[in-house]
Amino acid sequence: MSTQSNKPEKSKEELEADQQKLSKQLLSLQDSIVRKPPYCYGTVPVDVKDCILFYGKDDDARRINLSQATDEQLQHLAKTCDPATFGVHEQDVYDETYRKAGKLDAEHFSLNVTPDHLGLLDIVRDQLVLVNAPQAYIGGTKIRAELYKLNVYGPQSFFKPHVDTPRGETMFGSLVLVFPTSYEGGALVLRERGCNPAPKEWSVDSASLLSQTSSPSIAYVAFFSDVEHEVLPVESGYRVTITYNLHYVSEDEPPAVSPPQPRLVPKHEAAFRATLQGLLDDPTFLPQGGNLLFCLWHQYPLPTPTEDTTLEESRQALRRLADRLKGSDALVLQVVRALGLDASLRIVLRDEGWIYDRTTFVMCDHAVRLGEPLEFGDGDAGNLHGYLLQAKRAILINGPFGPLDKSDLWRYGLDDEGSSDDEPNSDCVNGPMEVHWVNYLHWHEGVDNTHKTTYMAYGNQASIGTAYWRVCLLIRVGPFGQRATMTAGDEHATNDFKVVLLEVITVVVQSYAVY
Ligand SMILES: O=C(O)CCC(=O)C(=O)O
Ligand SMILES: [Fe+2]
Repeated sequence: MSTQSNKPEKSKEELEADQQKLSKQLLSLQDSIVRKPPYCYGTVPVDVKDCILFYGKDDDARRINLSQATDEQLQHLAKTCDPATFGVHEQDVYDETYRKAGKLDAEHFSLNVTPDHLGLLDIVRDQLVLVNAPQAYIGGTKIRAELYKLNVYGPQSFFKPHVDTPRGETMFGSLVLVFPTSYEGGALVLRERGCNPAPKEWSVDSASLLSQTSSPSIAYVAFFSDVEHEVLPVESGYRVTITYNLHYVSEDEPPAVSPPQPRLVPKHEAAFRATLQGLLDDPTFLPQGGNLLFCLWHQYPLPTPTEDTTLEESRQALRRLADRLKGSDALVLQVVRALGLDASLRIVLRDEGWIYDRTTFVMCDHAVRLGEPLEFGDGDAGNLHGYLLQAKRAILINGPFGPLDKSDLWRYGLDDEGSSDDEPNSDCVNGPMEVHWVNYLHWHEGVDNTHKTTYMAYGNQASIGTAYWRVCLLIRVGPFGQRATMTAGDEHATNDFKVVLLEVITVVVQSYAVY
């Protein structure tokens, strides 16, 4: 397959000028994305009876009204709790230097009210899920809150930075209710992970919020659960919280509450849409077309494949995620598809290249199991990217800081010698693919998908078959004048194994069918 063009070769200076211009254009696209804080908070007035909690681990349950609790009653509640553990690398551990608090599992307590009754699901939907989402989402997103745990933080108790372990593919957030007991300190601090330059930080001081209310109230904080957070030390008194996992309700699940009414939400897509449209109308922007690789802002739970998971099941899981993107990520997908561009989700993996002393990026259309111990095999497959390219149908791509060095291709078993006369077979052509990275700097070192970082992040529970992944959006842009790439009626079907890449040698490599 020939990709040679008859145009005169550009000089080195011209190529550099083109590259600089493209970098500026991609930066303008990235800067046009409006991002709202990944959390919402406030207080809701409640009836005194809404603060009644029943708890106990045997038949003698106790009753406590958390809006009028005495120190003695709170001490009893604290004593009934178990020491709170947290998850590291697929194991629950107890470590008081990381998390000092008491917890009760859901079967050991009962509260009179639920987040639905308090009107919190509507608030979370409006103020967290929809606030940054594209117009098309409005009226469409149903959510539910799953009771998780009760936490009691006595004096000097805290929970250091962690992300909440994803409990299933549909989980997108966490909701914390804070009861009106008397305490000081214990602010919940949320922090963007790995963002460049300085990560943003937000703090919710529920003790202060509750002290400003004139009638009994409960404070709430809801946040996207891939956002790092910590509970600062409680200085005095007892801070009592109940946590919930927030899930999207899938279409086939019966709604727990009546469907929410469509609401008016400000439109944030205008700036991004106008910038992207401007670039597509600009003949100097990717004149021959190309592939944009958009690093998504949030991280997403995907089922960890087991030995029994088929390749198709893993692909479907990543495809389904397109309907559950959060905030500005949803907006980007919505806008690029509305402009006729083919866009689909991909997992990019970085291999530190301890064999060849270089970093390699490969792209998959599904999540792969990277748990340890990892048997990569021998020979060419004796390293992570070799394993992914050969066994997982990954595609070799250039890294974020420049094109692939073509003289390097032999290292990956991909050079322009050999089988290039053969018709590419859609099953076994695996790159290299040239991509233009957008937003990579937000994925600072150590937070992209290496086998260490994906599984070793601190969670609030040991991982249970679902892990957070950094996910990319692969967007195909056609040449100037014919920008649209989306196949009519099939917005999910990007088959980039068949994409003929400009100025990139397409070769056939041997692919071993091991899933
Ligand atoms: O109690 C809180 O405010 C937060 C608790 C928390 O982050 C957790 O249980 O994962
Ligand atoms: Fe947490």
